[in-house]
Formats: sequence, C-alpha cells, structure tokens
Amino acid sequence: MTNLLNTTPGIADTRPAAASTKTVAVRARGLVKTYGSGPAAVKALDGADLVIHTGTFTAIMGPSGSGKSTLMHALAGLDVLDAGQVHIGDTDVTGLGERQRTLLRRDRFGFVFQSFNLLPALTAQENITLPLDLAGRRADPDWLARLVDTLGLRDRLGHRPSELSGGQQQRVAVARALVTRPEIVFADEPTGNLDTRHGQVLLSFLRDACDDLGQTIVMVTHDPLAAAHADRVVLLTDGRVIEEITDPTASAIADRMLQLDTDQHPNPHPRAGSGFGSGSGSIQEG
Ligand SMILES: Nc1ncnc2c1ncn2[C@@H]1O[C@H](COP(=O)(O)OP(=O)(O)OP(=O)(O)O)[C@@H](O)[C@H]1O
Repeated sequence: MTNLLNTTPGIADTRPAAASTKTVAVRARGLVKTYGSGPAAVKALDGADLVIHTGTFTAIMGPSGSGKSTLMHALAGLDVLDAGQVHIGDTDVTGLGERQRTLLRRDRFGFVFQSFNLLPALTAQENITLPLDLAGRRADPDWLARLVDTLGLRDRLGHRPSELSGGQQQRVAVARALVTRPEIVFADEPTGNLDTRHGQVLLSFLRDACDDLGQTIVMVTHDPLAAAHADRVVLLTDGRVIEEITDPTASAIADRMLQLDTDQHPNPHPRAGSGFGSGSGSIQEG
C-alpha cells in the first residue's frame, strides 16, 4: 500500500485551509439523550459539549457505557436528542427533519462502522461507489483510482463481500466512506475487526487523509494505540466530555484510562491497591 496523498500531484490544491485557520467543523453544546423511561431510563448523554476543528483527527474515548457511540451518532445526525444543539459548519443539525438529516449524512459525511455494512449482492467497486450512485453523482475517476490503489483493492474490485477477507471488506468500507470526499468521516471502532497489521494500515491511511487532504475525522475507539493516531483524545464519562489529551501517546492515554477506571471503581479487589499488577495499564510505544 502506498502513501495516497504525498504522491498525488495537485492534491495540495484541494486541501481545505483548515487546521491552520481553525475552522469549526462540529460544535455540540449541552447534548442530552435518554434511552427508555421511568426507572429503566438511561441518560446516555448528560450535557456533553464538544468542538471539532476542520482538518483534525479526534478520538472519542471513555469507559464502556460512557456514551461514546451515542455522542458520535448525535454529531452525525443519526439520533434525535432530548436537548442540546449540534452544528455542522453553519447547519443546525438538531433543527433538521429526518429527510434533511438523511441528505446531510449522504452528502456531507462518510461512515466507517465495525460491521462494514457492505451490500452482499454488490461487488467491491459497486459498494465503494454506492454513496455516489445514491446521490446521482459520478465518481471522480482519479480520486477513485487513488483510493483503490492506496487501499490495495485494485485486484479485488470485481469480488463480492463474501469473497473478501475481513480486512479487505473493511478497506472497501473505508474507500466507500471517502469516495464522496466528505466534509467529515465518522468511524466507530474502525479497527475492531482487523488484525494488528491491517488496523495499523487503516489508521495510517486515516492519518494521511487528515494531514494531506485536510480531512476531518471523528473516531470512537477503546484502543489507546488506535487513539494515538489522532490529534487529540476526548474523554467521556457518564455522558459528559470531562477532558481532552492533545498530541496523545498510547501510554499517556492508557495511563489516563486506567486512572479513570480506578476513580470510577476504587479498589474493587483488596489486592488491587497493594501494588499487584502495578503499571499494567501502560503500553510500550511501538
Ligand atoms: N438503543 C438503546 N436503548 C437503551 N439504552 C441504550 C441504547 N443505546 C445505548 N444505550 C445505553 O446508553 C449508554 C451509553 O451507550 P453508548 O453505546 O453510547 O456507550 P459507549 O460508551 O459507546 O459504550 P461501549 O464502549 O460499551 O460501546 C449505555 O448505558 C447503554 O446501555
């Protein structure tokens, strides 16, 4: 797999003047989302605030159940909120009806989910270009070729998903997310089903897309090694953004996550506070 972006003549011309000028891509304020009602109600988001700048790579992390996926779905207009506001650029997503939110997602976002969501009857190529076909648009042949070659899919384009490995399917899903050159890519555990090598390739690809194209990326992950590819990590607990780590390293993230876990569940086992397993949350940088 080659570096997509540095080898591409003219690509710098298309890069938004983004990170340097700090254009706001996403602004979320006071997000509240409750699932269920009565005694069974769960407050998945409880006043979450977040600003994401154009051309940056943001990782959303936090303990299980802290609201990461709910937050991402709210930002992407996939869910209706109880309270709060989400702006994508100048668009108030929370003020849009269902049809308008569908168009917003189709025209301005790319999605990568752990489950790939490829259509089994379509070939890899047809899956990649599906968002364009749905919008009645044609693929930019240069951009499509670049994605296909960079992601190592050239000799797999005529295959159906059942004829592809998990890693190949995930790369098709990434090509599909980027084929429209979306304003924002939302990725939920994009490396969850990949082996280490393919996971690293995918993350490097997203990093390059951010650095070389000014692509804005928002990624939910549990993995400190994955999150270390981001420009910053946003930490969520109990449905709120509690802090962020800029220019994160895997070990700094892992240490902070371990500390958060300890804060939330202080000394669950008598041996836990006695030095047993001390330093187990650290990750050696590769
Ligand atoms: N459709 C739903 N119906 C009821 N409760 C839900 C639903 N979706 C999420 N929840 C609850 O909302 C809370 C936040 O869920 P969410 O999936 O956003 O957390 P998360 O941080 O992404 O979790 P994980 O890391 O385990 O994937 C959890 O308590 C979850 O059980």
